[in-house]
Formats: sequence, structure tokens, C-alpha cells
Amino acid sequence: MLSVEALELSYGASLCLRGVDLTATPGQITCVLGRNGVGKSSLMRAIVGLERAQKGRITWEGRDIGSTAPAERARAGIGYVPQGREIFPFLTVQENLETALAAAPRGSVVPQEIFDLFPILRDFLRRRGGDLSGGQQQQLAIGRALTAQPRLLILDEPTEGIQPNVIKDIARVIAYLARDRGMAVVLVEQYFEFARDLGDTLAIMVRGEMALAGPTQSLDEDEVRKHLTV
Ligand SMILES: Nc1ncnc2c1ncn2[C@@H]1O[C@H](COP(=O)(O)OP(=O)(O)OP(=O)(O)O)[C@@H](O)[C@H]1O
Repeated sequence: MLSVEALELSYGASLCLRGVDLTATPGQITCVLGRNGVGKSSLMRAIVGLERAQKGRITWEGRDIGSTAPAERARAGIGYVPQGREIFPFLTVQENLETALAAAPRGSVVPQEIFDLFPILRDFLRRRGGDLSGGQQQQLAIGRALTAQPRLLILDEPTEGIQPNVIKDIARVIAYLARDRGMAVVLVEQYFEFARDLGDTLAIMVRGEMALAGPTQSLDEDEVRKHLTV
């Protein structure tokens, strides 16, 4: 289980996360929602170690990981699909996937299952990352994170700028990873409907704080939407 408690993060003098709590449980999808700039990506970056929180605790599988390096968190089973995908444009699909092997158990190869989940990656194995469409790059970014065989998968706005048919594929894969593979999933989303349909738990951020959180069915839809509309 992932547990984030009272996390505080500042950029210079500006306080971005103001005591944020979040949990993610194996087999469950936790969706983090909020308007632009409320601190969703900063929270994800703090969990994976790309930002250092000034206060609070991050524990994963019972271990305090708050001061460990990003590579160590990746080896501890935390996978990350960053906002904007961050595909290596001059590496092939195969090479992009292989970059994640450094975080995989010793002796691992790229799991074949990734190509069953995203057949397009098999077809385009030798194509350069930069030559893929946005939706294909997103599938590659998820495939790359899965190559490290994570037990927690963090996805930062995987549907941003993606066509509806690919969004459906991505939703199907995320649901499969949580329900059938028992992965803990944290999904950052802008779109309420996508989060509601997929999320077991919703956590809604407003200006660096968790305004509302709980099992999806227990939350009042109007109140959630109130925090998301500008
Ligand atoms: N590296 C940084 N240095 C300074 N300020 C930053 C940095 N990264 C983010 N911020 C600021 O912190 C706040 C939260 O940004 P963040 O990207 O975490 O929000 P977000 O909810 O993910 O937004 P979006 O939906 O637009 O991605 C914003 O005001 C942003 O400008």
C-alpha cells in the first residue's frame, strides 16, 4: 500500500502542496482530480522522488521512501507514466521499452504481455518513438512503465490530447492491471467521467489541498463537479 501523509512541497516561497494525504491499495484505482495548477503533477512527482517534499511522509509497502532517490523507488516497484509521456524520440519503440529494464528485477526482458495489451507496439517495434502518434506514444509510455514490473502504477493524465478510441484501450488496460493483476493504480485525470467510471476512490484537489476524498459511490457528484469547474 502507498500512504502519503501531510505532504508539504514548496517551489521557492510558493507553497504548492499544503498537507496532502493520499492512499493507494493493491487491486484498486485511485483517481486524483482537480483543475489546472492545483498541484496534481507535483504530488505525483513527489511520490516518485522527482520533487523533494519539505514535510510529511511517503510510505510504500510499509517502508518510508521519502528520502530515497527516484531510481530506488522505481526498483521498489513504483512505476510512473509522466504527463506529456516523455518518450525518447530518437530511440525505437524496443529501445524505449528497454530503458525501463534498469528498474526491473535482475535478468528481466521486456514482458511479452505488453504487446498483448498494446499490439501496436509489436507492429512498430523498430519505429522511432518520435514518429508515433500521440496515442501510440501514450501506449508506449505505459508499456515502458510496465516493463519494470511495478506493483504501483502512477499515471499523470494519460488521456490528455488522445483520441477517444485510444482512450478506451487505455481505460481497458488500466482496469485489467488493477482488477486482474492486483496492481495499485493512481490515476491523475482532468475528465470527471473517465475518473468516475474507472476509479474505486476519488481524491479531489483544490489549491494544494485534498478538498474531498472517498469511495466513488460515496461522493456527491454535484459537489465533486463544483470543485472541478472553473
Ligand atoms: N518546477 C516548478 N517550479 C515552480 N513552480 C512550479 C513548478 N512545477 C509546478 N509549479 C507550480 O506549482 C503549481 C502546481 O503545478 P502542478 O503542475 O503540480 O499542477 P497540476 O494540478 O498538475 O496542473 P496541470 O493539470 O496543469 O498539470 C502551479 O502553480 C505551477 O505553476
